[in-house]
Amino acid sequence: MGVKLGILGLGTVGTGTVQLLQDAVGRHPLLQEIEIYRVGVRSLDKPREVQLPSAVITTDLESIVNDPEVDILVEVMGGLEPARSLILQAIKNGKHVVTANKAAIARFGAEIFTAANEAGVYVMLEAAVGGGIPVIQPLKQALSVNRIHTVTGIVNGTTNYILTRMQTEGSDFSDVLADAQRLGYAEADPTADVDGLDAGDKIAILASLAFDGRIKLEDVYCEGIRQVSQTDIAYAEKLGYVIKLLAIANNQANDTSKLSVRVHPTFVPKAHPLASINGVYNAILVEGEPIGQVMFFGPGAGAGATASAVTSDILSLVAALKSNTTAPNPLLSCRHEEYSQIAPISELLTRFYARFLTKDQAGVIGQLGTCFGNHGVSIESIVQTGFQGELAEIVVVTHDVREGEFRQALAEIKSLSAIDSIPSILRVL
Ligand SMILES: NC(=O)C1=CN([C@@H]2O[C@H](COP(=O)(O)OP(=O)(O)OC[C@H]3O[C@@H](n4cnc5c(N)ncnc54)[C@H](OP(=O)(O)O)[C@@H]3O)[C@@H](O)[C@H]2O)C=CC1
Ligand SMILES: N[C@@H](CC=O)C(=O)O
Ligand code: NA
Repeated sequence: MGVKLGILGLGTVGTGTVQLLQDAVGRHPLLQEIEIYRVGVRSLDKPREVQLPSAVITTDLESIVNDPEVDILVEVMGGLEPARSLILQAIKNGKHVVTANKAAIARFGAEIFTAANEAGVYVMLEAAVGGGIPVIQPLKQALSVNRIHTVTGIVNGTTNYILTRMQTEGSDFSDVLADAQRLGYAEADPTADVDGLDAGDKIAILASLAFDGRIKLEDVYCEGIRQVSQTDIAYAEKLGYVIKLLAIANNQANDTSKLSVRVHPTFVPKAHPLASINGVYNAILVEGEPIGQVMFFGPGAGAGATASAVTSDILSLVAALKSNTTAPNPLLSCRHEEYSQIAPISELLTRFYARFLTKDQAGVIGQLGTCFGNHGVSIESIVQTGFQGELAEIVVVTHDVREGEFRQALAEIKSLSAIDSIPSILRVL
């Protein structure tokens, strides 16, 4: 007897998944045992790129999660509600779940995984982080014997695509965003991509797996790429860096009982392995003991790549359903229940790049140095290379400093009469 799927959503990811399942020859033989039994959409009239019997497609999503014939629910509709309620209802009905929905998992993961453990079903989410890159399963299985201390990722395809084209072609932010939307990379509301929120959801999920504790999303610091300008891209290039939106989770340097979990555009040294990850590609660098460094690289968004991850999760569940055991597999289920302690961003120890526009007068660099010195901020380099109209442009790169102290120094600097503005402040890896 085949395994019956109920699929919620037939957009970019749903269509890619159906295409993959309908083209099973030459792939894993278990795929041929899967039946696309029901598919839920919003509109029946929309033209579709896949052919399915009309009786399979419905707008009644509740009827899918309540259908006793459905073995596995595949949630690829996105959004918070009704996705959350439908997932919970499917779990209550004893169905395993595959989801690509990082937004729902990052917010409702505790509720969803608790319900799944109680019901004895699995919730699989490989597609939720890094699109097609296998990273969830390695963290849950192959890497789980390591003590991980840092996860650093480029985990949003849309912003990496935008930054890459801004850097290589000097393109305009809004034109490139439109291309990312056309290519199916961006979220329904691309604000989630551009403002770092999608990457925030993803690093919360990665941190919970890597550090074995639940993460409250409100503790994740998120900054997006809106403020990244062509001027900063040019300075980064001159100084030997590229700008990447990084999602980072690590043990806090000065208090290892706490984690630092954050997303922000970052100056990445050109020699760093993440500096060469371009376009829609994602990469996740995991560092731990005893493995050292391991990096996962691949397409982070798009129909085919994400369908690969969704379908591999379906396959794992088909295999679990076919095994004759009812005992839960601890490598598939979620095992942590405690919340990790997250340090506020003010406690972060990092280097900074800051760009100042100042009056063109003698002694400004000295005044900046004095303010930084007053707050224990040590400067790695300070250069005045150009002008913006009448104003001199001064660029500072610091050594490692506690963010709170750096911000105090900036507050003092802002009060100097010679300072016009501080157009950019970016962290340096
Ligand atoms: N696109 C990507 O590259 C990736 C996406 N994801 C995640 O996958 C999920 C799906 O994304 P994507 O495929 O891009 O989204 P799309 O917007 O392309 O597709 C969403 C699908 O869900 C259906 N749908 C949405 N809301 C409802 C509703 N209330 N009732 C009925 N049907 C509904 C839509 O129906 P209709 O077609 O009728 O409008 C559509 O078929 C999201 O959680 C996203 O974050 C994860 C990794 C990569
Ligand atoms: N919008 C997301 C899609 C994949 O998760 C991205 O751009 O990475
Ligand atoms: Na993945």
